[in-house]
Amino acid sequence: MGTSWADAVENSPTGPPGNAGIAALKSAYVPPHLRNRPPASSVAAPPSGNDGFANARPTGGSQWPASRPDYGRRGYGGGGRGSGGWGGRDREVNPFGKDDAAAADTEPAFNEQENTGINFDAYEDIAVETSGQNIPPPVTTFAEIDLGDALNLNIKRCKYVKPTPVQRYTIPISLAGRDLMACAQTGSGKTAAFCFPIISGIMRGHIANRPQGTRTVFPLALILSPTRELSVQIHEEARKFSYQTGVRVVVTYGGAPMHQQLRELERGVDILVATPGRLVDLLERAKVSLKMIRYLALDEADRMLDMGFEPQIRKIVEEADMPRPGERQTMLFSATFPKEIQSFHSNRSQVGRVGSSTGLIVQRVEFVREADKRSHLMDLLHAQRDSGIQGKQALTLVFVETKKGADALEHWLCLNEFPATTIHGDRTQQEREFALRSFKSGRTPILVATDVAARGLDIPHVSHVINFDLPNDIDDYVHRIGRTGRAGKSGLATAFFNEKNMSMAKGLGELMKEANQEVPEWLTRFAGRPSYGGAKGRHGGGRFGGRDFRRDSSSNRGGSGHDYYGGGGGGGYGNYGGGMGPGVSSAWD
Ligand SMILES: Nc1ncnc2c1ncn2[C@@H]1O[C@H](COP(=O)(O)OP(=O)(O)OP(=O)(O)O)[C@@H](O)[C@H]1O
Repeated sequence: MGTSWADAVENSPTGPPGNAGIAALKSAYVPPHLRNRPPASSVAAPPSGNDGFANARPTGGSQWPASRPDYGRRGYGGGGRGSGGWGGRDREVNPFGKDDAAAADTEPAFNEQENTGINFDAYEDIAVETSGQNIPPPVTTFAEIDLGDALNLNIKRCKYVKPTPVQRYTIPISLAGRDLMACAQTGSGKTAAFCFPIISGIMRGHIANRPQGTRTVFPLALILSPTRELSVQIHEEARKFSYQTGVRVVVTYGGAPMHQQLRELERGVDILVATPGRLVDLLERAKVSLKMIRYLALDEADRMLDMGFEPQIRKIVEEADMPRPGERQTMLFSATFPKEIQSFHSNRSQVGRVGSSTGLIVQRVEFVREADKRSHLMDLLHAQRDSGIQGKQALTLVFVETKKGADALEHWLCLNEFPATTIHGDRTQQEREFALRSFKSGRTPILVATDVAARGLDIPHVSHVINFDLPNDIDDYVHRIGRTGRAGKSGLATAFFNEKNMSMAKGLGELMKEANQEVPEWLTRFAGRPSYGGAKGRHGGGRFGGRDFRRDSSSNRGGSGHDYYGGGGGGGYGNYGGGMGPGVSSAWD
């Protein structure tokens, strides 16, 4: 296992409080090129459990009066191979930990709780459009939605006061059994929006008995996400939402030992959260069957439908034994849906417009030459430190283009006494998880990352996202800056722009304008140059939100989309809704 600043801090008994801690740890710092060598001495045990974060998770049984209306009914009590639910031998770990005890004492009503950022109500202003026929109306409170007692209790435990817009619109649609494609801003609560209906549906559903006596497992719902860390996070969230509902959630992803994940699966699984590669592996080994899938959710759906994931998604959706569209519910969620996907689905549906990057993020773009980037970064970090933000453990996420670049920058930052760690594809999964944990805890308040950390990660207290290297795709920019300004909290995003990024000028300017940000005059000038007007990404440009391509008659309807899902069936899609009746084939499939 490699060691980095983060690892050293993680294993340090005292952590890095102040300069003394930093000085003490300096000798433990190992430059990136020396990592991944066999450790000279024993190091702390790796994180245990499927998600690698189990060490931090408190254990112990529930202190809640159990409210498990479904426990014991068919399909939940078995716990044996091939079945789901919590078995008699398993004790469900309380994912709320200590908070649960405190919450249990008070049992606050929805309106007395708080999990609202300072600008949570800003979401109320977002214009929401839905399309499709006979769409169930949105709700304004969780109490209006019949999610079931056990799930409602968990929503309270999560301290969610009221549903966010994406939840208000999509949950009733999903509960009505309809497929949907939902586009909503980063940090606006999409995870709960697809988890709640799935959990509730499984709790109440009349689901046929799953095959017994086989080592293959038969999950009822599948949630796919593009990165390991995001799958781990969705798993953690889903475990909270499904606590004491009888619904069992398991995660499986690459880079972690297969046998541990298999053991978890064999204990029973209702909802399987997975990255596509590992799932394909499990399907090929016949460890998992998708025959019983009733719900399929794709988080970061535009990324999942991207060329990079095409072979795996095709295998999972088309070539495995998953029920056909109409026999299962399909949900696509993301903050961005580029032109191609919109166009492909446009023949039978309309996607309404949704604000794209959130107004909660202050966006700044600065012209910085390549050679000046490090000193400019140093200025920003010093300013933060001086203004006391670092002292309060505010976190800074720095995006770079390459893995080598990430290591080099981390090395340089550490040499300059800025505790930093990295997350990128060349690090082992264990190192990635250590790094993320160290960052989240504030022990290493600077994380240098490639795009592997761009999507979905919900890290509280990230106050500043710095695009040290801008991406080439405006959608990627939207996701990257969305690591701050989440759940109603404000954030800051700074981008270093230079002549290498000219193709981004127009898209960036438009995006900033749309979000009422101050666009520097020089950026507008660059954007005006015909040769730099592109801002094209790998999808050929166009964000869901910035422009509704389905309403653009010139768009290439039904053109170059991903038609390997079976010909683009019909049904209404909405941004926060849309949808189609059960039995109608999904446009996505
Ligand atoms: N109804 C709610 N009330 C308060 N907080 C909420 C509510 N729903 C979700 N949250 C919180 O908002 C944060 C962001 O949610 P989530 O990670 O699901 O966002 P997202 O829309 O999936 O973002 P991204 O596009 O970056 O993936 C989480 O910390 C979550 O716990």
